[in-house]
Amino acid sequence: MPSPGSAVGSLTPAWTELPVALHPTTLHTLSVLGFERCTPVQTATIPLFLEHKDVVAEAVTGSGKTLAFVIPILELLLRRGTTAEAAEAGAAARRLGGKQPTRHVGAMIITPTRELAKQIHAVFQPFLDTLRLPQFRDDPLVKPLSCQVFVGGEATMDHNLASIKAARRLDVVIGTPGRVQELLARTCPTQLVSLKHLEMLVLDEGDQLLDLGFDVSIRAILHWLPKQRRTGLFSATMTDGVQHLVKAGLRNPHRVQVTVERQHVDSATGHVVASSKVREQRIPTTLDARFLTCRLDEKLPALIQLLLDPDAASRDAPPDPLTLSAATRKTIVFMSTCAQVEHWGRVLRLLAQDPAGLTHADGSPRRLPPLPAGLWERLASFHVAALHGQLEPVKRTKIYASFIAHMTGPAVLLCTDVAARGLDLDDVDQVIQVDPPHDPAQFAHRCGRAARGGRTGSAVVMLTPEEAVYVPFMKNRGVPLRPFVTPAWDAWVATATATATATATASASADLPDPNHGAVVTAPQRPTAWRELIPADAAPWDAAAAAAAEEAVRDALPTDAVILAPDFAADPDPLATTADPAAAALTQSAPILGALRAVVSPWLYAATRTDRDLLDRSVRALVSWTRAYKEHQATFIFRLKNIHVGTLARGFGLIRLPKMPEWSDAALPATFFGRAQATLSSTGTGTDADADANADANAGADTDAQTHTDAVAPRRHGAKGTPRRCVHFVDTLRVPYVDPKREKQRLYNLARKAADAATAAAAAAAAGQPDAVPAAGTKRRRPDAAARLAQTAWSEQKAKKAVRAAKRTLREQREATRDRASMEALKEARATLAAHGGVDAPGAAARARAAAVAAAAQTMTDKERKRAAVLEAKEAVADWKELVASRKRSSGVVDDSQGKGCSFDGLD
Ligand SMILES: Nc1ncnc2c1ncn2[C@@H]1O[C@H](COP(=O)(O)OP(=O)(O)OP(=O)(O)O)[C@@H](O)[C@H]1O
Repeated sequence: MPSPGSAVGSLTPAWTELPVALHPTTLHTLSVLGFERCTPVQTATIPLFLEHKDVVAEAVTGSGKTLAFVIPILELLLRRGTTAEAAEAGAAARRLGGKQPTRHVGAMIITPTRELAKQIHAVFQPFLDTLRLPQFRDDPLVKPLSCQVFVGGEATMDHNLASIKAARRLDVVIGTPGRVQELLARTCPTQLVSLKHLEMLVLDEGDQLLDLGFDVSIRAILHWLPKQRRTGLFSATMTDGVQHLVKAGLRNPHRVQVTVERQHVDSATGHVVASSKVREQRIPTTLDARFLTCRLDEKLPALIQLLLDPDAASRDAPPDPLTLSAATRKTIVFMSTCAQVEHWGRVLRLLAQDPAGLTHADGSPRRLPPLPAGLWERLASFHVAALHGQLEPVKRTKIYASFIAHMTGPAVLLCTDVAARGLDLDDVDQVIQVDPPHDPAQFAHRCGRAARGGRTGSAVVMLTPEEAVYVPFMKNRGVPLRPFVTPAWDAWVATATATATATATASASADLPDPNHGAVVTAPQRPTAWRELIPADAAPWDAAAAAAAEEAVRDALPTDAVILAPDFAADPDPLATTADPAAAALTQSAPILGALRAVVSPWLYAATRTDRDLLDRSVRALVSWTRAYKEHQATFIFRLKNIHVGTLARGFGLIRLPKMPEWSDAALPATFFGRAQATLSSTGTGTDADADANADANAGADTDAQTHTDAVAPRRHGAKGTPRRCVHFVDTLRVPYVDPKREKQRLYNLARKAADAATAAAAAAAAGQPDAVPAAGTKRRRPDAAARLAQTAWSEQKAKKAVRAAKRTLREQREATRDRASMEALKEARATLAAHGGVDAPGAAARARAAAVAAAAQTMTDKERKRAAVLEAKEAVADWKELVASRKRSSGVVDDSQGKGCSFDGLD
């Protein structure tokens, strides 16, 4: 195995050449692992720790920082003799007394994620196993050390306590800040765990520990630790904030910063011609880091291309992608948000399915525009795993393990930054960043999942032309990026798509969607089946037929449900129109993804429109992407106002932007529908005004928001006699689920709503108020607050929260209304009493008052008011009883009816 030392071009010492001697068990394990020499960061830090110094170490990803603290910890624990052993003897004595012995922790490692904690535990394991080998048994320093992981989510605290009690010792604690803090709070006061003899504390990925807001937990942990200890802070990037941690936990720390030396080799002679020290380089030199300029809707095609052809950057001739070997490659793909990871994961899995086997919920074939022949078979060989922080911990562990264990073919892990730090998977060759990270410091960490331990690897980040300034920006931060130039796949895509189309046409005679337009849209449950108005032989964009259809559905479709089928071919090329000269220069190296985009975009659109689940997820993904985009720290590069909304929506398979404040002023560019407009004008069915308006719309494609709104919202602006520009409708409310169970439930809900509306209408008609309830079918759907909130929320968790909040508000509103009604009744009752002169009032009035007050008290939901109303009601009942009794006494007449009902339920 190549040494990470060689990766950075330094001649590093062998383990035995270190200024401090390592224990034979450590040397034995290192030789078994095949690690012959130290890496630079190990060379620098191991002696410092063993000389009782605190260390802040900053070294590029994959440079062996883990062993740089694991080895000193083991050495210190083996050397710590007398004090801890004496403590153990004391503990054993207490055990004899029936009390649990105290475990003396010797070292503690805090990491930001569970996966990283478990990985560090795995690094310890071979060293701990060696301590149990018979050949070292006679060594007086050797003892069976124990190391345990404590992370939130998977095991409960009780499980953790049980596992501590089950083990005889606890020498090393590895964990995430929250769980370790809780653990210490539970075990230190009871003396189950003692930190008195702690030798070393390590904060791995120290800068992130601070960034993620763990600093409170870390300070709480520091509170339990002895001052006399060694502390190490490790990361590939140190931020200013870490200075606070340094102050809090480290004493006169030594700063270790590993420099990267670059060697320039003459390609002709193969000799090193120059050598320059690049102190700030944050990525290993064995990493081929590149940027790929593409539009937002080219990211999916670009991802497909990168997955199928990971070596594209180093090839000159256009390949046949299906003959390329992605064999057992592993790729990690980073995205901004959890919703995006979920969405792209589903899309990739759908792309990898046999199109002939896709069906709707009722079992009928689900036709999608044909993709290049052989593509799905190729993608089907990929294992797709989607990992993000909102998954259940157990599921998250399972998914991660499945990615690690997959050895039988290529695998791709779609993830958020949850997998950006520290994870060491030696067979990851490629990292793709679909979105650049919010925090530029995270960039190097993401890239660093490839090219680890001296191996080679590649990293590609996708940037829009407007974001191209990111390249010099990252260069200044020690991450040089080269352009990604790839041979075009156009010829291959054209041929392979033609083959696929021919096959699909031969196997399915009817209804094959136009690959440019997704599909002709149907609204099967409309009272007027507008689709029937379009002659079967009409071209998809037949203006006259479409105009008739529009007329028919004009009032039937709710505004929210109207969207237009896009013209995928006519979108302007933002690469050609970019105003930024720096970006324009960079576009010259942009890959030509046009052909693949031209088939993938319509496919994605059709797939989204035929699966409600995918539609919901893509809306959520777009919303979350937008919100995340605003949060970029480099705001001067990532500006929402620079986003080309047409390509954004298309990138998510949508042709309409979700309602959200960020896009309230935006509308899809008119040219998104360019071909439809051109058809309308050229067929002569529109008026001259139509043609002019269309020409205007096209001319002002990217600037005139009002024109855009006209184009996308025809119902609002397309009253009779005015130009109409839309030809096809999609009723998003009608998009079905593919899952039969969910579809059945959806249809049932629709039917129930329709039945309720019909019953209400019939009841209103019978009561002689036919206008009170709108007739079924014409009732405009009031947007349901909960559903709306759920749709616009940018993560599933937030969606659930929004729904809960909306329901709570609704309940509170209902209660408030009821309380108001009760108060009204109460007031009326008081007025009645006042009008009739209090207890002297006639019996009927007293009874009415008591009844009203009691009723009000019973329905009241506000506790305070209810208590007051109940008191008042009891008083009223007492008055009434008193009145009845006095009447009986004075008249001598026993009138039973007067006394009846002198009590009301619910007043006790
Ligand atoms: N001395 C060594 N010789 C050879 N390989 C090594 C050596 N030390 C570590 N490695 C290997 O290098 C790889 C990267 O190590 P490690 O995970 O510790 O990197 P890191 O610097 O912590 O990276 P990151 O910053 O991403 O957390 C591992 O696969 C490890 O086994």
